Amino acid sequence: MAEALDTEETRVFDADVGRILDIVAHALYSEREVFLRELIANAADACDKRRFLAQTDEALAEGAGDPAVTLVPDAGARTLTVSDTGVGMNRDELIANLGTIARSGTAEFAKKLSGDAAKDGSLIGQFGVGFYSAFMVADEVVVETRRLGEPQGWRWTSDGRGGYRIEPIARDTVGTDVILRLKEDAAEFLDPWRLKAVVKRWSDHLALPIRLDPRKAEGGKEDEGVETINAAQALWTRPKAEIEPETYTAFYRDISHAFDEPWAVIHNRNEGTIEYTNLLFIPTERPADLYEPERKPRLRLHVRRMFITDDCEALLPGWLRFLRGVVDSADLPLNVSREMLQNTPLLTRIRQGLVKRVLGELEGRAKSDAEGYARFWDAFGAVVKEGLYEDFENRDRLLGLARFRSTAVDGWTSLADYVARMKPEQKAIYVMVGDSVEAARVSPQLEGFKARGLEVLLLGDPIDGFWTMIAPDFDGKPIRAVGRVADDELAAFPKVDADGKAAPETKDEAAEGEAGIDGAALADLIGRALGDRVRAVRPSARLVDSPACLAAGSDGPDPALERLLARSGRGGPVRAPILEINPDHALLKALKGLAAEAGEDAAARAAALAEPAELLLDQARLAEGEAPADPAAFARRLAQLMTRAYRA
Ligand SMILES: Nc1ncnc2c1ncn2[C@@H]1O[C@H](COP(=O)(O)OP(=O)(O)OP(=O)(O)O)[C@@H](O)[C@H]1O
Repeated sequence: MAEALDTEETRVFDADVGRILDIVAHALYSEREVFLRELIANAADACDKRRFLAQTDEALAEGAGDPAVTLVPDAGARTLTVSDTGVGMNRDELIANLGTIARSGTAEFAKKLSGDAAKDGSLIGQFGVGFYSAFMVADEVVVETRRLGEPQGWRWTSDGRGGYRIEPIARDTVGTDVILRLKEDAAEFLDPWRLKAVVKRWSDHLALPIRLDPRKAEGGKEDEGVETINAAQALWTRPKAEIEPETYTAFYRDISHAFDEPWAVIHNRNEGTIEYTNLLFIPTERPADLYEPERKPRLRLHVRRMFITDDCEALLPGWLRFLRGVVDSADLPLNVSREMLQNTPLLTRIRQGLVKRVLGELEGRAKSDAEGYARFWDAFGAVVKEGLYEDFENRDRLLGLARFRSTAVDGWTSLADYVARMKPEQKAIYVMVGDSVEAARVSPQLEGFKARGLEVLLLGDPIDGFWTMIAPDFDGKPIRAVGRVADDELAAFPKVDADGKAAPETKDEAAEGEAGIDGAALADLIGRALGDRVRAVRPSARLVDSPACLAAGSDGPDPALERLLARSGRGGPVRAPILEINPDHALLKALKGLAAEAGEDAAARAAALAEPAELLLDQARLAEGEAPADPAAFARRLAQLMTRAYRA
């Protein structure tokens, strides 16, 4: 075996590699300059790996001081070489890395291809098939490499059609040369200007120097110097004015493994008591880990440009965890410990500074770019609202930034706009918390508000039950859940018709005490019939078209929150609900008659209401999107009722 290792050998690609090569070489033709981005990214990774190994093992420190990538176009040989001083590969690594697809399945990659070359180009990086993009421009790719700490060099050669050859070579230096024998129609990549433009576009954000050796290029001269063609400086340390938007985008995508454009870039150098630089990105699209239970922020912390960690919870509050980017401070020690990362006052101050910056940016954008802000709120509003619950210090600013659905307007509305639309005599901001905005919108609890022309904000995110429980004020007005609005507060507003004019009272005075039973007495009888399945039964001004609804008590969480807590296994058992009835509803009037027929005795009257009271409670639950307490019993009662109705 040992002998075979030193000799030339021809091997076939994994089946997956063959397919990828085919796709990459043909489908992505118009964006083929991305091959250079991919090869440079691999070279940069290899340099990082080498630096890391050299730090941890002194024996490997040889030559690690000069990490760089050099592009060598050779017009005579029609080759472009991408050469790096990285960690290199040995024979096994060549076979494993360049002969198989290690990471994700080809089938998935092929499925995601859209036919849009620009989009598909970004997929190449996403699926870890970067190296193979070299075959978009090359008939043959040769990789010459020597692994750090090993004496033997290796050459890997392939035309990208089925297999590759691998052989030992003598090589003085550690690192890798990827030599591309360019296709007929890819001569543009021999032109130094073209190479510079591609590097500027895709790789300018890399701190690693990317050099160009023009001596063998068309018209190149022997005495020409090798020049560095990227900024070769950590992006956040460069002046804002010099950075192109697409360089920011490339950096954002690189560090966050995302493929969208950042919606906002917040880049500042902060001087004063603590010195730090922040380069923060607000994504356009939700990152995949947004709703992970750890709610961990993912900012990268650097100390004087050295990467320290991307797992530092103290750097951002959980409700800003969708931010991506870098914070670099000169005031932390390089060997900063884990404990220190948890609770140094320095980090607390940086966090406060970052939060202020982000809030300021959001406030500015909410004013200047309402459409973009609405999209931002669609994506991240549910997370930002967590701050209403847990960030007391910034609650007022967050209430100003929050947007809501409403019974009065389409799209998002702010609290300030709500307040401007409030009725003169209205004292509170009314909100309805449901399991979703749509569930809230159709809740019977809103009927009395709609009938009085009172606007209600519709909340449907899980977090809404929590922060509304604190009932914060906005602009001096309490935010009040409709379930907690007292009957007389609501009844004080006159009913209005569709045009907002006072509507004639429709209350049927004669029916009020029908059969000698008024609303309160009926509520009492229904309460007796339901026993401990309800906390209370009471008549309500909240209802117009529906016979009954569930209501929140003046204490404890909203019913929607109670249900959420119960579903997630937190919180106590769900308390028995409060049932509110609409004594003016024809059904309730009929029940008064039914009770009266049972005689004068309250117990007999309650017994007569036993079945309809159960149905009333269950249909109130259903209207809130909840299941009846005993679905089988509900179905049975409903079937009996229907039988009677249809037989008659
Ligand atoms: N210049 C290089 N030096 C050392 N190793 C390399 C070099 N180029 C490629 N490799 C190795 O080959 C592997 C495969 O490279 P490829 O570009 O196909 O995917 P990737 O780099 O793993 O994924 P991605 O492109 O998403 O970063 C790399 O992970 C790396 O281990």
